[in-house]
Amino acid sequence: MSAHEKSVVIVGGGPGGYEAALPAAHLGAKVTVVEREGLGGAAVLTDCVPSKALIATADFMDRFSAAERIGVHFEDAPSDQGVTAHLSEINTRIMNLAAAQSQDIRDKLVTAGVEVIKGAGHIVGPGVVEVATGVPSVESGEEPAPSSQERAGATRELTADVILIATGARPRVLDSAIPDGERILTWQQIYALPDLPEHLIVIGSGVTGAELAHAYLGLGCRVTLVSSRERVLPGEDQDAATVLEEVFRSRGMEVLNRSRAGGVVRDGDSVVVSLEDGREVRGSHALLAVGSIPNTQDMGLEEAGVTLSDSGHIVVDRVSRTSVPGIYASGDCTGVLPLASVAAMQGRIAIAHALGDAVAPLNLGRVSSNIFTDPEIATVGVSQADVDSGKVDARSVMLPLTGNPRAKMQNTKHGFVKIFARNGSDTILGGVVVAPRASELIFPLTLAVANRLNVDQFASTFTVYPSMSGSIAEAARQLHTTLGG
Ligand SMILES: Cc1cc2nc3c(=O)[nH]c(=O)nc-3n(C[C@H](O)[C@H](O)[C@H](O)COP(=O)(O)OP(=O)(O)OC[C@H]3O[C@@H](n4cnc5c(N)ncnc54)[C@H](O)[C@@H]3O)c2cc1C
Ligand SMILES: NC(=O)c1ccc[n+]([C@@H]2O[C@H](COP(=O)([O-])OP(=O)(O)OC[C@H]3O[C@@H](n4cnc5c(N)ncnc54)[C@H](O)[C@@H]3O)[C@@H](O)[C@H]2O)c1
Repeated sequence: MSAHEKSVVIVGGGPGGYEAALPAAHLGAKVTVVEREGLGGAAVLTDCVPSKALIATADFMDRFSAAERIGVHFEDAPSDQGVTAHLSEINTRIMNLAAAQSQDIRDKLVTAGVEVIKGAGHIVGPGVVEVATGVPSVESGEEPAPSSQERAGATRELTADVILIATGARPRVLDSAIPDGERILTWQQIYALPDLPEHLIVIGSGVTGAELAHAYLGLGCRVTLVSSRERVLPGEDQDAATVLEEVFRSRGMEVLNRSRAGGVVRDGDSVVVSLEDGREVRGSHALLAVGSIPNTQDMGLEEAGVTLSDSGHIVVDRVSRTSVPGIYASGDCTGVLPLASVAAMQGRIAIAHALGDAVAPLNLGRVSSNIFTDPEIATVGVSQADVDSGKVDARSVMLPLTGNPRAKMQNTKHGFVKIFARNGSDTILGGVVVAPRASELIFPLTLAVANRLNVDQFASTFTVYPSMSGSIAEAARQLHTTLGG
């Protein structure tokens, strides 16, 4: 059967789903996307896009206070420059931006000939998806409400040669800290806040917690970060995490290390976070950032024979196949690496494999990612932990940015570049950039990793003077092996 004769049903319209629908339609398949909330998924509507827009606003505000450090003053302005965040205005802008992006995605899919059905998908068996079209939605405005025929209980059965599950994940909450949407919040509820919290307690110092703690601090909020581990960002490069924690503290954030939250309760207009060691932290709001749960329950997956891991994630191989032929899965519901870029790549790989197009299995060694704090932390390829544990035979050079002329001009005080090169071949295997706009600076290293460039090829490439990328080339130069060295 050629791709033209195949039908594809995708359950979930986030990056793991919609990014797969486009190549599937391009290859000529009949494609249907089933989405219960809104196209773009949590990535666009509540997680990635809104948080990055909030951080962009906070970074913008931060530039006003940074201005006086390079001799720029606002005449007659108070010492804090009088810059104030109007949170409801900021939130409205962010939600409009997310809704517009969701609409753009919908338009793109419809133009490509993809059918979009609003509803919740349930796997009846290989090749059959039942859609409950009368599902209530928490998201509004992006798609037409179900028609009178699509009232609660209405269903539609779809048959498909290929099913792709891309149902994402949702915030994990603690039994002892139930979000109320007012003062005890998940990261998906913060955009309904009318005013800036007086004192926000962020629980969890993974990427989500660190980014949102940074955002609210930048907006002018008092922030306490409750970190259960030795240091913030436990899963990241420890040199980078140390820099960020120092910056957080120097800007007035209270970071509580080795502090595990046991629960959160409301007390009038306050919240009280009790730590497992008996201490209490009182604030005006608490934000739970303690990880995610995959959306894989009660949708017929196990009954259809799809293997789930103990954590509830769908087990997939490197071409996104599940344990059932014809059923593929992509994105956060697989737990492979919860990034929008990886979700999209897994979805595209699934389609290429299912429809007989050329396919290269997923290679996590080439994934670049970024933590949108100030400084940003961008990484690609192997990590320091891989090298330290002996998993990878490599050496590294770490170069602080304090010596970089562009950094001095821009008053950049914190950050470094680090490159890992394989011993013997000198191939660049990975890197870390801690700098403003590290998300942009990581690209040359990503290109080097993807194309197996060695340190000499990298170092002999021209960089602009003065530029931050000059430090990346300099780090590569320092990794040059001298004759006999
Ligand atoms: C706060 C935060 C910030 C982030 N920032 C970034 C970032 O900057 N860069 C980055 O790369 N990643 C970021 N991520 C990670 C990124 O958001 C996820 O990796 C990405 O959303 C995964 O895409 P997905 O398609 O798997 O799932 P989602 O985006 O969660 O989409 C899944 C969709 O499936 C729908 N669905 C679920 N069940 C059903 C069903 N039964 N029937 C129909 N539809 C269903 C849901 O409604 C949802 O719309 C961030 C995550 C968080 C929490
Ligand atoms: N910029 C980005 O690309 C971006 C942004 C956000 C999330 N993400 C993706 O999502 C993934 C998950 O990140 P995350 O931060 O949402 O989850 P996470 O699971 O990585 O971090 C949650 C943290 O909360 C801590 N924790 C759990 N229970 C706690 C408690 N009771 N008290 C205090 N701390 C507690 C955990 O130890 C952990 O460090 C990331 O690894 C990344 O792949 C990416």
